[in-house]
Amino acid sequence: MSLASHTTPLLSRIISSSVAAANQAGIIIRDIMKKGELGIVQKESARDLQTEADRAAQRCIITSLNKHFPKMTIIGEEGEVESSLASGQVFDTSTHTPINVTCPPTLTSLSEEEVVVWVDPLDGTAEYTQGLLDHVTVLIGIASGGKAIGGVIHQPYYNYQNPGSALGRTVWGVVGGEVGGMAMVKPPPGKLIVTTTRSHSSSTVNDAITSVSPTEVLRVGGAGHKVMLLLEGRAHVYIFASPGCKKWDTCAPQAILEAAGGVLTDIKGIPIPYHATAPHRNSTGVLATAKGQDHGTFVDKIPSHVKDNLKA
Ligand SMILES: Nc1ncnc2c1ncn2[C@@H]1O[C@H](COP(=O)(O)O)[C@@H](O)[C@H]1OP(=O)(O)O
Ligand SMILES: [Mg+2]
Ligand SMILES: [Mg+2]
Ligand SMILES: [Mg+2]
Repeated sequence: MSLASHTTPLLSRIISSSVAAANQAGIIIRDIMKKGELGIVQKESARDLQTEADRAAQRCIITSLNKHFPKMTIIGEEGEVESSLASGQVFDTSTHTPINVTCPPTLTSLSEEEVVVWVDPLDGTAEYTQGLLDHVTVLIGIASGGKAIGGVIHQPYYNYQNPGSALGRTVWGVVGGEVGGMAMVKPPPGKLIVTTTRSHSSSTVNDAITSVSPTEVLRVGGAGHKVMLLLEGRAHVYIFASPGCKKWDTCAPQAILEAAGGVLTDIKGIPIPYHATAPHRNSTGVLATAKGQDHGTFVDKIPSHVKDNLKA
């Protein structure tokens, strides 16, 4: 079925277009790194940076999705200014081979007006500027009725340390449907591997981790990257008991993780809302578990002082 065909459900067409746009954003991210002119500016704090790659990738994704789906609400991390192009050059996703995305029956009658898209053009900016390139992802999360329903995670540097292998990969998923672009693996039994932040740590972040008695802790960058570790079976649980993550960090990873049988909530086990007027900040943290883990058990183990410290 062609992407242009309007007999293809809207959600399937949005995912297919988002895969193409995320791949193009990945090319932009790699090109800017190759040229070495990162154009770093500080946002809210010294740990909150933006580069030319964040800005250019956002312009590519948002102008492109806007052209194809003009009635959707699209919210990007880098704000309104980076959502429009002066040059008039818009990336046309319909020139790319569409991917076939099966849409569950409950989501086939969505209209564009009901869809909210959360775009993180470059997740793991701190790590990108430090050369930890495999921590970087491009995240496009699709929400409706306040819930994450679909997502795309692109890893522009997947395989970059394996010369000769194809560089980059894109994973997508639909809640209640399927995951495409990777083979999922269950994390190893008899261990408890926790993944968490490497660049935004704090005493409450560490208290939360200690409370679940991990056998190993992987401190890596990016929300997208950490959820990929859950999908790849390299970690059992992702714990971030801090308010720094935003809706564009969690929407796409949550949708893909849930499509794969996992769970992502705030640190108290409460669902994260994704409607257009939801606050951008996930002020009550993030807790995500791979398929087969008991999410509630982890929620129960997080100490009350950590939960009380994170106010909505
Ligand atoms: N304090 C913070 N300020 C800004 N962004 C944050 C903060 N904490 C987390 N984030 C965002 O959440 C992602 C995951 O966090 P961490 O790597 O610390 O676990 C970061 O890569 C960053 O996204 P981004 O790189 O897109 O700005
Ligand atoms: Mg950022
Ligand atoms: Mg991010
Ligand atoms: Mg970002």
